[in-house]
Amino acid sequence: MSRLPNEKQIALELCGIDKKFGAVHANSNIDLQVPAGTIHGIIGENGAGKSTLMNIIYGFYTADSGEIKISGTTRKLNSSKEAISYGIGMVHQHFMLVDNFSVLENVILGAESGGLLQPSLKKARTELERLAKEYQLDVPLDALIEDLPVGLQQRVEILKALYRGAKILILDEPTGVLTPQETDHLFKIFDALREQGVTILLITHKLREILAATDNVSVMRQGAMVAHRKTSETDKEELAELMVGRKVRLKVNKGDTKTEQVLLSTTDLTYLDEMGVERLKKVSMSIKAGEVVGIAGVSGNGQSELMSTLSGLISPSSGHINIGDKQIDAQHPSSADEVRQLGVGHIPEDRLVMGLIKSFTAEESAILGYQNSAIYNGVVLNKPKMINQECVRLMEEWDVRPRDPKLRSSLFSGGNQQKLIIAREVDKNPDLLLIGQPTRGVDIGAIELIHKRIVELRDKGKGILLVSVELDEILALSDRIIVMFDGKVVGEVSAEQANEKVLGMMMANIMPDHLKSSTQVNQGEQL
Ligand SMILES: Nc1ncnc2c1ncn2[C@@H]1O[C@H](COP(=O)(O)OP(=O)(O)OP(=O)(O)O)[C@@H](O)[C@H]1O
Repeated sequence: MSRLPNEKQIALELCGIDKKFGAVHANSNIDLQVPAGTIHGIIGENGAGKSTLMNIIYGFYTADSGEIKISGTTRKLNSSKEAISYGIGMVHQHFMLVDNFSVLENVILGAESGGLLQPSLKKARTELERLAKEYQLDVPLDALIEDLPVGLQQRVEILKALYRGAKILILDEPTGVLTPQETDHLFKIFDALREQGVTILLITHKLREILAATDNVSVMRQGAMVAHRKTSETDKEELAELMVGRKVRLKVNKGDTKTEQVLLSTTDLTYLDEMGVERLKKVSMSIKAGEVVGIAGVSGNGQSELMSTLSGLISPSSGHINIGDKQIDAQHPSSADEVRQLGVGHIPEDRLVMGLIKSFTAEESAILGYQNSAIYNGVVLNKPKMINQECVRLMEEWDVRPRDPKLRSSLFSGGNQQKLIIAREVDKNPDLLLIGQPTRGVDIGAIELIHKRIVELRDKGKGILLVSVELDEILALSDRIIVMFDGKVVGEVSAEQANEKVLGMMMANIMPDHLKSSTQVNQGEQL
């Protein structure tokens, strides 16, 4: 990793930053120094206060007390506009782009006094071409945002910040939505930015990424800054322990649960979207009692549509699904509610859209999907006090913080929202659980808990379908792994046959030689 001559210069300094939201002390007397031209990781448990701190640096929240110095000068940041004027840029977890505008229009929107008029567009095009070349940020400038994959949309956000003169760039969980290839490219962009003296603040739960990409790392716990390390002088185990305050077990032990009882199967399941594009192509698969079936694949290869058809959110176009004695097909569709009543739980991939309702309180979100049943896990749903007590119990068992059933769902940190959804679904003790990206944005201590609970369900004889972009997670939990590519099942391997390399090849639709005879291949597909 190259060091710049100006490394000792401090780009950003925080002194005694403090912020409370009611009773929650989100940031408590935070001190931090970030040398210019370095990549600085910020890690911490869910709810530790990382996003709050970044939002204070970006002028989105105002600290109750404390001081922010940029390149040695104390600055008051009362708005994002002011932060931008001092060279701070931020790429949020959820992009802030106008879908039906071009890349060029998005970049200059709000930055040029000439608005979207020709002279502004021309000037911006020249500048963006220069930035794209300098930082490996190639994006088709005239393409509409809605036509670009997430990886390229993220590059537009970075270009937008650089175009506004950012010298300190904050990225909040930037790799959560990226494919492994897109993540590799993002890290190359980071290197190019650092070479040019840009300072990067990187928030991520993935310790692997902290170790690969950063120069220094700071650890937050319960609102406080508890440790700073040079990345080259620490490791995964130490960082995990600093974050959680105890040793974390990163391996899961599974019991022996061999069984032949099929809980769910699909035959030639096909789904055409509203534009007539075939998103699922004759998918045939099954899930047995007592097994975790992992679905691996680069996102966008039909995994989401498979989960949505199995959970009753969309209907198959042809083929069928069997759950117990019930057959679901185009002529006999089932609603999500009916599928739930067959004993199927669903943890959706997109928690903010499908998992909870942002304006609902935590206790309302904790019964979502089950609100039409008179009784849920022994709780009479028309008794508000019991619903409240039930939510408190779930929060205790799953360590959802803060333990406030009356807090609006949107005000919990991302990881705590996720724990609330998983708690609701797992606690219902479903026969079959469909899980999409269970640990996206979730801290390492909570990952340990979620993995343990998934394996407990499996050991009790339940069936689990796990869709995850994290190969580590697929490998740690699955008994069998199905690989999807272009809407099809292109192969299946047992846990013993699988490793990262094998899955990586299969995900690119290349079958490793030694598996050609032993692997089930969909519809005689030649790989
Ligand atoms: N606008 C708000 N109103 C009330 N409480 C809030 C608000 N924003 C954040 N909080 C609370 O402040 C605490 C810190 O939240 P923050 O989002 O900063 O954590 P985080 O470390 O970024 O977590 P995660 O890794 O889960 O994203 C949490 O308890 C959260 O519920």
